[in-house]
Amino acid sequence: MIPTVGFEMRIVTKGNVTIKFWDLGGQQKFRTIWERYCRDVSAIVYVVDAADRDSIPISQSELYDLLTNSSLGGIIPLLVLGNKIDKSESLSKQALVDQLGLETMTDREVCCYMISCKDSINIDAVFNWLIKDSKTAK
Ligand SMILES: Nc1nc2c(ncn2[C@@H]2O[C@H](COP(=O)(O)OP(=O)(O)OP(=O)(O)O)[C@@H](O)[C@H]2O)c(=O)[nH]1
Ligand SMILES: [Mg+2]
Repeated sequence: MIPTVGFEMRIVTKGNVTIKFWDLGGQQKFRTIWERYCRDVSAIVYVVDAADRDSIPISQSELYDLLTNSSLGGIIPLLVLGNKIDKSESLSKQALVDQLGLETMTDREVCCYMISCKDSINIDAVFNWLIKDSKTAK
């Protein structure tokens, strides 16, 4: 897999629901565009490498900086995905929730799942979360 350069748009259809994803590059040089692509979305999905323990503090501060933009205040739900749980060194869900300070985010709906893209663990739960409000989504 190669790093996402800037962003990529993908449309995924599951059942009778079609989801438009803006996949944003995570490298530092692309973080300034996150805010622009998160405005007016139905949900923000924030994927962290749960096996890279040293990167969690920076993931926490970048998430905090993103969500404190006034354009993203309050309403947009947040789904945090702790990826790479196939790796033995990955954090527990509670440790990830604690280190990202998710329980202190009370102004919006926040959910966290631990997943493995490699082993397809919990991917259905992610889709079910994304489509749960689709009857009322914009
Ligand atoms: N073990 C394991 N490796 C994974 C998993 N998901 C992705 N990877 C690997 O992690 C590396 C990074 O994957 P990318 O998809 O490029 O990561 P990204 O977060 O999109 O990176 P940016 O596009 O730079 O934001 C690749 O080598 C993937 O094969 C997983 O669930 N388990
Ligand atoms: Mg990418």
